[in-house]
Amino acid sequence: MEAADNVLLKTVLIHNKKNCLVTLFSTHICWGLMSCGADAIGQYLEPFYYQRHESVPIQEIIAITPEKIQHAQEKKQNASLGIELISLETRSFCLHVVKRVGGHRWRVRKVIFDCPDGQACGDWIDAVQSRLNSKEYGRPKHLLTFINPFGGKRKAVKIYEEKIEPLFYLAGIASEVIVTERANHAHDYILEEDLRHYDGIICVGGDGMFAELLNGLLRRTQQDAGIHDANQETKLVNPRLKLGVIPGGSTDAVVYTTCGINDPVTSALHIIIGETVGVDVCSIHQENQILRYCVSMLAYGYFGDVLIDSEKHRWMGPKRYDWSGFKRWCKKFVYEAEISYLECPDTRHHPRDGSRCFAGCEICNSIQHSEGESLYSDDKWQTFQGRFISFQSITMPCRCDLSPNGVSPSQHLSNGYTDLIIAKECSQVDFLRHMWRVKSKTTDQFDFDFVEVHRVKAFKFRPILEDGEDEENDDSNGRQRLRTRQLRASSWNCDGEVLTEGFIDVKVHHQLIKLFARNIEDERQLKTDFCETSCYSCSARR
Ligand SMILES: Nc1ncnc2c1ncn2[C@@H]1O[C@H](COP(=O)(O)OP(=O)(O)OP(=O)(O)O)[C@@H](O)[C@H]1O
Repeated sequence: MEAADNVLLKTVLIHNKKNCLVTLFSTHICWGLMSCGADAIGQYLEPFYYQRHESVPIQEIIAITPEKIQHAQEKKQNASLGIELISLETRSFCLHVVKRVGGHRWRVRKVIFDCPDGQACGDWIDAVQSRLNSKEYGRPKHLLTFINPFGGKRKAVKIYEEKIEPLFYLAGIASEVIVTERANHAHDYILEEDLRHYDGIICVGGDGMFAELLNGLLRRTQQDAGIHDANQETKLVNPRLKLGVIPGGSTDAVVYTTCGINDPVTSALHIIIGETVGVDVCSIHQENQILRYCVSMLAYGYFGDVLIDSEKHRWMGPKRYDWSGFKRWCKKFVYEAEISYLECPDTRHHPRDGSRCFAGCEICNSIQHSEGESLYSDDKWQTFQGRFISFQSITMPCRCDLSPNGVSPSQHLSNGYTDLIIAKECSQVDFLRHMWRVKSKTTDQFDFDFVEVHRVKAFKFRPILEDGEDEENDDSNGRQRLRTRQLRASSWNCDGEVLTEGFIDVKVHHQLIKLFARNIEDERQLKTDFCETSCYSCSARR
C-alpha cells in the first residue's frame, strides 16, 4: 500500500472509545480499527487495518489542537477528593478536517484521539503541525482582507466576524482587515501600499469587489516589474500574491465557478488549505491604453444595458438583475458591430465540445500556448459583421444561482481562450428561449440557428452606430425600398462593472493569476470519508 519510509508516526490511540491504529504518512493520515494476527509459525504480525479505515490528505487538515478531556482515572481521583483538579498534561488532540456535506459545500469535522500520555500527544501535535507548515502545501499565513459592507445583502461584515475570523484563527492565519469606505478603495490601496509581507489578498464581496482586487494587483505587478501593460503585444508578469473571494455579493460568479457554491465557510476552507488554481485573464485595450482586466464575463448589448439599469435598483439586492432583465427584454433593442476574432486552432476545443472543467482539469493542464508570438500579424483573423441582441465574451464557465452549469458550460478556467457568444437579431420569444436554457442543467443553450459561438484567443469589437440605409425586400413593383437604421450604442458589462468605451481590443492571457480555490470537484468521483485508498482526495495527491 504505502512505502514504509513514508510513515512518519504510527501509534495505537483511542478514538470513539475504541483502540485504533493511527498512521501519519507524508501525504495523509489514516486511522481505523486494527487487527493483530499471527503468521504460520505463531509470530505476531504488525497490527494492520481492517478493510475500512478513514484517510484524510494532509492538505485537508485545517488544524490540530490539544483537546482538554478529563480522563476516567482523573474523574475517579477528583470524585474521591471531592474537588476538581485540572491536569496540566493534555493527553488528547483534535484534528479539524474538511468534511464534504454535499452540493460542493465544505464544513469542519472534529476527530478526537486520546493518547496514552502527554508525551505521545505532544509528539502527534508536533508531527502533524510540521506537515501543515510544510512549504509544499502553500498555506497562507498572512492575508490582506477587504470587506465591502455594501455588496449583495450588505452582510459581508457579519459574515466575516461570525464565520470567517474564527476559522482563520483556528488555522493560524493572521489577517489584516480593511472595511472599504468607497468604491475603488481596495484597488487604490493595492496600487499604493506595501504588500511584501502578505501571501494573498482576499475580499468578502461580489464579482465587482473581486474585479477591484484583480485590477489593482495586475496593475501593481506590471508597474513594479517595469512592464508597459498598455501594449497589447506585451507578455505580462504573473503576480506573486494569490487572490481569494468569500462570497458577499449578488451574483458571486467567480466564487461559484471556482468552488461550486457561494458559501462563505466553503470559500474560507478553500483559502485555508492553500490550494490554488490558475485562471485566465483578458486585458481590454483601446488604442494605446489598457482599460481593464477581466476574468469572467464581458458583455455588450442586452447584458450591458441590464447592468446599467440594475444599478438604479441596487436597493432591491440581487433581485435587481431579474427586474432589469425583464424590463430590457420587453423593450428589445438591436445592436450592430464588426467583430474580428482569432479562433482556437485546435478544432477539438470549442464552446460546444461537451467538456467540463473540474479540479485537476486535464484540458487546462495540457493546452500549450506559444507565448511571445505576435497575434496581430496573424492572417487567420475572421470577421463577423451583423446585428445582434447580445454579445458576450466568457472566459470562465460563469456559474451562478441562475445558471448552475454556467453561461458557457464547456469553458475552462485556464485554457487560454475566451468563448464568444453572439445572439443575433431574433424574435423576443426566441431570445427568451435561449436565455431560459442558460438556466437549465440539461438543454444546450447554443442549439439555435440565431446563436453563434467561437472559442478565441483575441478579438476586436467595433460597434456600428451611424444611421445608415438598409436594403429591404423588393416591393411588388420590383423597386428596392430603403429604410433608416435605428442603431443603439450599449455599454460593456465587465465582470459586473460598467465600461463605457465602445470599441475595444481584447486578448486572453493564459493562467495570469492564481486563485485560492481547488476548482469544482467532480462529485461522481468522490467517495465518503471512508477510504479504501482510492478516494478522489487521496488519489489526486499520490
Ligand atoms: N464602501 C463602499 N461603498 C460603495 N461602494 C463600494 C464600497 N466598497 C466597494 N464598493 C463597490 O461596490 C461595487 C459592488 O460590490 P460587490 O461586487 O461586492 O457587490 P454586488 O455588486 O452586489 O455583487 P456582484 O458583483 O456579485 O453582483 C464594487 O464595484 C465596489 O467597487
